[in-house]
Amino acid sequence: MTLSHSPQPILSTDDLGIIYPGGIEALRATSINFQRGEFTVLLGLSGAGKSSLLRSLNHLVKPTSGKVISAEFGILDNQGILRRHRRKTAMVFQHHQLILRHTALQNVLMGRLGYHSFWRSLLPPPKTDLELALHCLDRVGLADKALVRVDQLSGGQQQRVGIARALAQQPSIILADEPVASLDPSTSEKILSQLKQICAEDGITSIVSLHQLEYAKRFADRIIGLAQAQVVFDAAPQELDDKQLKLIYQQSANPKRKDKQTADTQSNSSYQHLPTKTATQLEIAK
Ligand SMILES: Nc1ncnc2c1ncn2[C@@H]1O[C@H](COP(=O)(O)OP(=O)(O)OP(=O)(O)O)[C@@H](O)[C@H]1O
Repeated sequence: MTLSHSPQPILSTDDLGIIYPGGIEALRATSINFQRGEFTVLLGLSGAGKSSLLRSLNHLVKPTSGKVISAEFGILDNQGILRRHRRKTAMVFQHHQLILRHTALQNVLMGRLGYHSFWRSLLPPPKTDLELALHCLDRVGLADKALVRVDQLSGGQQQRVGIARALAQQPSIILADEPVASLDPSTSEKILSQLKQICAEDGITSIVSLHQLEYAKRFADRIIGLAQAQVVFDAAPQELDDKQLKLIYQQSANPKRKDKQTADTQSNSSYQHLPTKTATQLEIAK
C-alpha cells in the first residue's frame, strides 16, 4: 500500500503526536516523509486530525511528542530554525486570513514580511517586493485587481489573493488547510487546478487538506487518509478503493472524539462528496 519514494523528503514527521488540553488526541505517533515537489492531499472525516497534522508542520499547532524535521533547516526545535522554516513554508487558509480593508496588492505584500526586519517593514516596500507581488497576482489572474480592496472581491478571488500572498513568500512548501471548503464546485476546481499547476511549475511541495474525495482523486499525487488520529491510507489516488475508503471514513469509538464526528454523520456532510455508491455502502456499513 505504501508508495515507493525517493529517499529525499523535504519535510518529515517522526512519531509526531498531538494531544490537546482536555486529553483529546488529534494525532498519534505519526511518521511521514513528504517528498519534494509532491502534491499531497490529507483526507478524512471531520475531526480525524487533518488540520492538526497540517498545522503542526510549521508548529502553528505545537506537537506534544515527536519531531518535525525540515531537510533544509533541521529539527524544528528552536526559534531560529522555526523562523527560517516558516519563511519558506507558506500557508493558505479556508477563510483566507486576508485584511479585508486592504487592497489585494497590500495583502500579497504581507507575504514578504518574513524577509524584513520589523523596522524595515514600517517603511514603504522595496521596488523588488512590489514587482514580485504584482507578478504573483498576475499568476493567479488578478493583476487587474491589484488596487481593489479585498472586501470587494468574490470568495474565489479572495482565495486567489491568498495563494498569491503565499507565492510572494517564495516558498518551498505550501500548507493549504481546506482551501476550497467555502467555495462553490466550479470555483473550487479552478482554484485547485491553478494551485497544482503553479506548484508544479515552481517545484513547490504542497500539502493540502480536503473534504472532497473527488478533488483528492483528481489533483493529488499522493493521498494520506487519516482516521481517529492515525494514518490509515498512504498511497497514490489510483489505489484508493472502497475498502480503503471504509477505513478512512470509519467512525470513532472514543467518546472524547465523538461529538464532532457524530454531528457530521447526522448531517451526512462527511459523505456528501463521495460517489453515491460508496456513500451508501458506508451508511450500510455503520
Ligand atoms: N484547539 C483545540 N482544542 C481542543 N481540541 C481540538 C482543538 N482543535 C482540534 N481539536 C480536536 O482534535 C481532533 C482533531 O481535530 P482536527 O481539526 O485536526 O480534525 P480535522 O480532520 O481537520 O477536522 P475538520 O475537517 O473538521 O477540520 C478533533 O477531535 C477536534 O475536536
